[in-house]
Amino acid sequence: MSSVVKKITDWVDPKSKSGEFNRPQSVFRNFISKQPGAEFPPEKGRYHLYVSYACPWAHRALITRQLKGLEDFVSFTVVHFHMGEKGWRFATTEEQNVQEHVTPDPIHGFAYLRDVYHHVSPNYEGRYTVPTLYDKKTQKIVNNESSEIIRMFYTEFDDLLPEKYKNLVLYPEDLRQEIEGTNEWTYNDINNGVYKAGFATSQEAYEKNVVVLFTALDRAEKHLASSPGPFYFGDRLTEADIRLYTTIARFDPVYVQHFKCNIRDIRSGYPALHRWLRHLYWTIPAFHDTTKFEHIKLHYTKSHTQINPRSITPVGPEPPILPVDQEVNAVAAALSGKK
Ligand SMILES: N[C@@H](CCC(=O)N[C@@H](CS)C(=O)NCC(=O)O)C(=O)O
Repeated sequence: MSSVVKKITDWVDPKSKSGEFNRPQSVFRNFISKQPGAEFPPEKGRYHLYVSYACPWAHRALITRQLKGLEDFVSFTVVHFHMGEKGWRFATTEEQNVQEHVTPDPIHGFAYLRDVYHHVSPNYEGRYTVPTLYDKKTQKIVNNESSEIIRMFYTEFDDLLPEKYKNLVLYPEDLRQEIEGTNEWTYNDINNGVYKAGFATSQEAYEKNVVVLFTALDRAEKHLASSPGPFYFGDRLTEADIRLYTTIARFDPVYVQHFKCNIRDIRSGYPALHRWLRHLYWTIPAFHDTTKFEHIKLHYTKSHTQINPRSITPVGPEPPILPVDQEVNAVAAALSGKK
């Protein structure tokens, strides 16, 4: 790992020639497992998630936790929306009444998420990211990679869950190949694609990445427009929905203006994605309850001083997500013309 001291908030090294954002690999990669003798077995009340409501990767974990009914197995704490020079911090006792779960660190009473990482691993040199899955019993970090945390949640607690939750299969055998294929480009070009466009520090890097992003959005739109819905793969809610949703929900409120992802927006440029997004948000509590637009808008605009030095948060778009049966005026006019 590099020993060069870099500021946490310098997303791209100011000296970088290419201006390209490269996301580092997560470091803690253990698994909760129901296999006999596993180091981290499924157990009620044993695990804790540190998350941010702003973060799309942490959001995957919160959605999955609720979909699978893991509330009694995995508690969680939400960090303050603002990330400064020392990384994510916990809310103070004065701030904690603002929103449920936005509290001081209930386990150690630490001020920063980085303190949890150093408590577990004093020589840790990686990034202090959310989601962080923590084991209260052994005081270890189990995993800080969202794509793996959600997979553990899909299956490893199943023997302890009521039928309703056990029967929810988010990564079904017969769709695995299709889901993996979709994950590949959705991750590179959309989930991480918005960051690659937004954090770019050269015109070339920005333009290259924003075009790749919109080509992938066109592809997702085409897929959804020609599929029966309401989910990404028809009538089954799967990992593909969870992984795409957390980026699309943030798109109009933040990525369009803050990350300059403005070739089109979702509400006026992508009718099928827009329909799919709103169905998840308005009809499935695990999506609705975990989507906090205030955290989303405030975090990006007030923390990324490299791209928004005055930290001014734009007011729109209002509302951050439209009701299911309402369209922006231009779309409504176009649709009525078609009838
Ligand atoms: N690959 C990781 C990425 C997690 C991540 O980068 N989270 C961001 C918030 S959106 C974070 O905590 N960044 C803090 C930092 O890099 O210092 C995952 O999917 O869990």
